[in-house]
Parts: sequence; C-alpha cells; structure tokens
Amino acid sequence: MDSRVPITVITGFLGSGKTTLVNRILTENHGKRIAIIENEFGEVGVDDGLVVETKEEVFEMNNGCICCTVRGDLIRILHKLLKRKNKFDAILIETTGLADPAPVAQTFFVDKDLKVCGCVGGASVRLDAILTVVDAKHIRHHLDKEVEEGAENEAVEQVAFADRLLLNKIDLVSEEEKQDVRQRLKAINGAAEIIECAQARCDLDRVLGIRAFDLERILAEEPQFLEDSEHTHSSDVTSVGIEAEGELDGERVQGWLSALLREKGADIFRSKGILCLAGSYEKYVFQGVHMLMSLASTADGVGRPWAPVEKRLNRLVFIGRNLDRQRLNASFRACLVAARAA
Ligand SMILES: Nc1nc2c(ncn2[C@@H]2O[C@H](COP(=O)(O)OP(=O)(O)OP(=O)(O)O)[C@@H](O)[C@H]2O)c(=O)[nH]1
Repeated sequence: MDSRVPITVITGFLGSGKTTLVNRILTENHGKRIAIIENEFGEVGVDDGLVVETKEEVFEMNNGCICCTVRGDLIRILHKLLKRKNKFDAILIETTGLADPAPVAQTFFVDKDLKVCGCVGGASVRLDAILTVVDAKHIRHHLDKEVEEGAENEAVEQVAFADRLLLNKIDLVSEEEKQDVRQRLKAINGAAEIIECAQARCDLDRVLGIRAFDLERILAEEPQFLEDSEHTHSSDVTSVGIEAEGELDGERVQGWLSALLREKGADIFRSKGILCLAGSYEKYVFQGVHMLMSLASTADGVGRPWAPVEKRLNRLVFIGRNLDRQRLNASFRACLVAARAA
C-alpha cells in the first residue's frame, strides 16, 4: 500500500475560485484529515478571514510568493507536518493567483532538503495533482495579456501545467463563451481534463486522490523541469494594502467601491477585504474580481464574526496594474465615520 501523503496544488489566476474550492473541500463530509497551506499575494492578507471555520489545520505563508521566495517555508511546513504522529491523509497547497505552479511542483523532486530528509525517495509525500481553477468570465483577458520580454504570463503557465482544469464560474458566461474558453484551454493544454463547475462545486473524487501528476509528461514537454531555473513574474502587477481601525459608513463605502471598480475594474484584477460597518456586530467581507463585486456578512454565513475583544480593523487589498496608492488610501479613509465627523 502507498503510505505517502498526497499533495494537491490548487492554482489559478487571481479571483478564479481557489479559496471557494478549498472551502468546499473543508466543508465536505469526506472523513479525511486535511492540512491546508495557504499562500496569499498582496501587502495585506485577508484570506484568513475568508477560509471557513474548520477543525482542519491551516498554515498561512504570507511572506512572499510560494514559487519564488518562500519555497524554504513550504519545505519547513511540510517537514513539520510529516513529523507529526497523527499523520494527515492529504495536504492541499493553495498558491497565490500569480504563482507559477512549475517551481512549486519542482520542490517535491529537486529540493535537497526534502531529499536529505527522505520525504522524496524516502516516500513520505507524493504530488497527487495540480488543479488549476479557471474563471470562465475573465480568463481570456488574462491569457491575452502581453508581458515584458523574459517574464511569464502566469495565467498561461497555470493552464499549461494543470493536470485538471476546473472551469469555474460557468454561471457567468453564455454557452458560446464557454465553448470558446474550452477551446482556448485545449489549445494550451490538450492533456488536462476540463471539469465545468460553478462555485467550485465538483465531484471531489475527480480532483482529490486522483494520481494525475505525471512527471514523464512534464519532462516530455519541459525537459529542464528538474533543473532549478530562474523565472520572472511580470512586474506590472502590484498590490496596495490598506489597514485602518474604525467604523465605516456603510453606504459611503459601498458607493466608493462600486464607483472605483466601475471606473478602474479593468486594471484592478482583484480586490478583497474585511470591513467593519457602523451599527453592525457582523463582520463584512468584500470581494471584487475586476468589475464584479459582492459584499456579504457573517450573518450570511461568510467568514467569522468579530470576537468581543477583537480590534475593529478594516483590511483591504487591491491587486492589479496602475494602482494609485495615495488615492486609494485617502478615498477609503474618507468612508470612515470618524472622517465624516471631523
Ligand atoms: N458568480 C460566481 N462567483 C464565484 C464563483 N466561484 C467563486 N466566485 C466568487 O469569486 C470571488 C473570488 O473567489 P475566491 O474563491 O476568493 O477566488 P481565489 O482564486 O481564491 O482568489 P485569490 O486568492 O484572491 O486569487 C468570490 O467573490 C467568490 O464568491 C462562481 O462559480 N460563480
């Protein structure tokens, strides 16, 4: 019997539905002990507030990008997990929306530390599959994005490297658009099965424990895969994080966010935040993907409520191109009740 712990890498562009899939796996009654390793892009982390309350263990890695600077952290976390007496049945790694999955996968095959400790070869873990979640509405825009010479188009890399493609958000596109996206995906990666879904609702047997990662296929397509090579992200995508204590005027902040995304949504790929609205004990979760925006509260079953002693800290992050840090900060702060009274 194979006693190695299967690792599933969940990748996909910003806002495609990775956390939605993780939440879905966590709430499904599968009887497995799962550890989740989360890596988030952006100056201010908010995903800790977006992942459902769970008995499973969630490890945050927010000091850099998993495919570049924090591979060491990933290895350390894996060693820690593997030393446990009560071993996990599965490990999920959610990458940032801008990660290249290749160097993450490579970690399990070429890293000296993993080899020394016998996790590979010594057979403690195995890479089960790379799942790439695709936003059916926005993916074409990102696949078409031109990048500077020498840099990678992360959306293309994520599709190319997938063992399974979860074509998510099919509720947002017509049949014609969906077929067009399917063709685009097939042209980049003809080998990966495409699973269509909305809200990442898919049969988990088709995505977990599937033994789909095939080193031979990768080596046939990318002979240098096992060589530790440099890669460069496109440098025009940046993030602006905002942290501010205090209560917000609900109407004002909603008006500000809708106007901002309406005007700048082509450049703001992703926005999200945890908000404290005046007169409410609920924690509000704001989610934006380009121009689409939603605001839900813990009363709708999203996130975790404010704890009685918790500091009412608003946390937001904007990820995209041409972000005006000063303007975003000033216009957000103008939505605080205190700013209005001043
Ligand atoms: N309409 C629609 N919205 C969806 C679907 N799946 C997820 N969303 C929404 O899309 C937004 C982004 O979803 P997430 O799961 O946070 O995406 P993500 O890939 O984890 O985002 P990042 O970690 O920021 O890259 C949220 O507002 C979700 O509720 C879907 O199938 N249809």
